[in-house]
Amino acid sequence: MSRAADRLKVVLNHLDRSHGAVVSFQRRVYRERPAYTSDTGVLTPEQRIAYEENGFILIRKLVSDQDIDRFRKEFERICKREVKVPGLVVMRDVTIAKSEYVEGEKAVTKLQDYQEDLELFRYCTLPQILKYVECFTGPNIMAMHTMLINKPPDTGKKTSRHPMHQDLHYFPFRPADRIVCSWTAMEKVHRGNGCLVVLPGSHHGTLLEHDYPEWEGGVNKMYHGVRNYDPNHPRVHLEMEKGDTVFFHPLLIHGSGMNQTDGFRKAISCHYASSDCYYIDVKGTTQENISNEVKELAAKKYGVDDTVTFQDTWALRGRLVQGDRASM
Ligand SMILES: CCCC(=O)SCCNC(=O)CCNC(=O)[C@H](O)C(C)(C)COP(=O)(O)OP(=O)(O)OC[C@H]1O[C@@H](n2cnc3c(N)ncnc32)[C@H](O)[C@@H]1OP(=O)(O)O
Ligand SMILES: Nc1ncnc2c1ncn2[C@@H]1O[C@H](COP(=O)(O)OP(=O)(O)OP(=O)(O)O)[C@@H](O)[C@H]1O
Ligand SMILES: O=C(O)CCC(=O)C(=O)O
Ligand SMILES: [Fe+2]
Ligand SMILES: [Mg+2]
Repeated sequence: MSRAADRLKVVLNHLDRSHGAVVSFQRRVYRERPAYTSDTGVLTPEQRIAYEENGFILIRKLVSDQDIDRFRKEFERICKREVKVPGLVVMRDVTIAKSEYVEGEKAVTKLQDYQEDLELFRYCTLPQILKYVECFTGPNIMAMHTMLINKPPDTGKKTSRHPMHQDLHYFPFRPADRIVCSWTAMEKVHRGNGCLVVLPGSHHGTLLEHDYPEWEGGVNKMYHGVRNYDPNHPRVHLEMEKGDTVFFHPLLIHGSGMNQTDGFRKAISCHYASSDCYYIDVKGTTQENISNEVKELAAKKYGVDDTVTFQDTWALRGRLVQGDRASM
């Protein structure tokens, strides 16, 4: 047998031994290293190994042009203020927000927390996405964090970049292996318009310290980056066509380069977690800085006091999309 086939056998053995325990991971998570995926007949053995090794997997043409066109239309309606969505955060690029007033979608860098917009939230419930998500989360699935990213042409200050980071920095729930991001290109994304850049295998590491990068031109609110990021780690630029979808682990270090075109590079994403996950207290951890920023913002936005915890802000936004809501 070839070395590759040997390795496949070893990994599959390991995965299958772990499989039965995936659903009840809470009891065993600290006793045994869980596998990153479970066998639901969706991922091929090669795909499971690729995710195990790289921390991401790209599925071509997973979302139809028709669906993406609907998301784009709804995005335009929101930017024109034809619909008002409760809880939605509309984020402008820092250089635009701090200079001239721009109207409509040209001002918007990102929509966050679109869970109350039925048209956009359809993305999070698409059966072909959930079919993959289940391989990572197991059958009880919560949509925890929703975004539509409209990366603007760079203004010359390089603020359209997203610094290299691990999404787990933002999340006060665990275990990390039962969380996955689904990110779908709404048009062709390439190096020129700032596609995702990932450090393959970085999900094997731990959660690193994050802070604002020291960028001369400024940094967008809450765009923390990994401190002491090693620029020599091999990087992969994920060039994708409209509808292509990447699933990635919340410890995978990733970011995106600046948009050097004059178009707005669009992507839609959702972070899913098993509803069997549990909240953690981030006090005294590297996540304390982001948790304080989020609480401050929530206090301003909703006029709530500090009895609303960082965990509460997540429990309020999370939506069950499959199975039963357990501990989330
Ligand atoms: C896995 C997850 C990974 C991530 O989520 S990373 C990205 C996380 N980003 C977020 O969570 C979104 C954060 N942004 C926001 O909440 C809002 O856009 C933000 C910053 C509160 C501004 O919203 P509004 O208050 O509605 O906007 P405004 O125009 O009235 O501005 C108020 C003050 O904020 C400033 N501002 C607006 N957009 C900014 C930006 N992108 N970066 C930095 N500062 C920004 C703006 O200049 C204004 O400041 P000032 O009061 O005039 O001093
Ligand atoms: N000084 C830095 N500190 C942390 N992250 C950075 C830094 N410079 C770039 N990055 C991040 O690295 C990734 C790629 O950056 P960049 O904008 O240089 O694009 P690129 O894909 O390398 O294209 P190019 O080859 O044109 O430079 C992005 O996530 C970006 O935010
Ligand atoms: O679309 C992008 O540029 C990446 C955004 C991202 O990684 C994030 O918001 O967590
Ligand atoms: Fe991210
Ligand atoms: Mg570069």
